[in-house]
Amino acid sequence: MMASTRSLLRTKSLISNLPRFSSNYKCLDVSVNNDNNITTVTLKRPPVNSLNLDLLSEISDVLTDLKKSKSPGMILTSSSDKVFTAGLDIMEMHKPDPERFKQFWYALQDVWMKLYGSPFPTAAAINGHAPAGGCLLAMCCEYRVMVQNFNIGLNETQLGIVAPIWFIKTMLNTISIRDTELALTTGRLFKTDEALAVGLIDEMATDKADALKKANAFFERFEMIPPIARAYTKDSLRGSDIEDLKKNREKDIQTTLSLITQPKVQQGLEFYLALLKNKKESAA
Ligand SMILES: CCCCCCCCCC/C=C/CC(=O)SCCNC(=O)CCNC(=O)[C@H](O)C(C)(C)COP(=O)(O)OP(=O)(O)OC[C@H]1O[C@@H](n2cnc3c(N)ncnc32)[C@H](O)[C@@H]1OP(=O)(O)O
Repeated sequence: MMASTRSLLRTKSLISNLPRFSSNYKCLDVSVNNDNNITTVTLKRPPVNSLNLDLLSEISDVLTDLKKSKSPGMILTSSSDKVFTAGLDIMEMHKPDPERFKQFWYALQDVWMKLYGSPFPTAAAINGHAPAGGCLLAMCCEYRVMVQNFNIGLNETQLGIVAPIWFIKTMLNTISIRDTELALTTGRLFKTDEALAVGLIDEMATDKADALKKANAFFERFEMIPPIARAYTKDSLRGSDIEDLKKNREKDIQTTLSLITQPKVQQGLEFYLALLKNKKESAA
């Protein structure tokens, strides 16, 4: 195809498919890059972007909008200069109200299914720590660029909890079975350079601007690839994991609720919360 025809087609698709975003997001900034029409979704829930029901619901909504508008791609990043996201909001799991917990877990499942299975390409510009649920969101994306000197990993066992099977499958889609087993059983958090060595991230960056530049460059790889061929291929690789959760969705919610409310698990969470608070006190 001639370059001029390509650019005409691109311009036409930009005009007809311009995504329309709600300006009502409280915990997200959503912006579209005029040069390539890639949407950057910035998590903005201080202090640590912990994923509570509100934030998860907004992420779910923005993913629906992007799919509807046939977006050419999305970058996920954070407004914080040291935390991408601290993972699930522990307060949603500590002494939970059962009905609220079910909604919370349902929203998390929604986000996972939409992000892991998105027809459009996705990249994470990881500009801070990404433990547990933060690592999950990053792994759902197809490409990860991470700023140096931060941590990423599924550290659930350190909290006395267990990463659900669909978290595990997401890691297995990213790094080897052997590395997944070692990482999960020990609750390992990888430093940026260690994450690169094991393939948990694809590129390192010096700072957020560099991470965004590298993440934007990832989408150039798809300029000559028909989106439908891309989307079918991604679905062939990831679709069965999503179908498994769809089939077991209710059971997954019930099992998680009954495990999380066990006294031993609650004690573990309390202990972990106290550690987080003490860290602050001993630093002061
Ligand atoms: C045996 C069977 C069990 C089965 C159980 C069922 C299965 C359930 C699966 C559940 C899966 C869960 C996945 C998760 O995501 S769990 C969350 C894991 N997250 C973490 O471990 C991260 C904890 N946070 C940190 O390590 C650090 O905060 C940070 C991200 C490195 C940032 O450090 P920084 O120094 O900048 O900030 P502070 O530590 O001072 O934190 C600022 C305040 O934010 C509060 N905080 C931190 N993380 C969370 C969180 N995840 N949820 C809620 N609140 C959080 C922290 O306490 C500070 O609060 P304060 O200002 O009030 O003191």
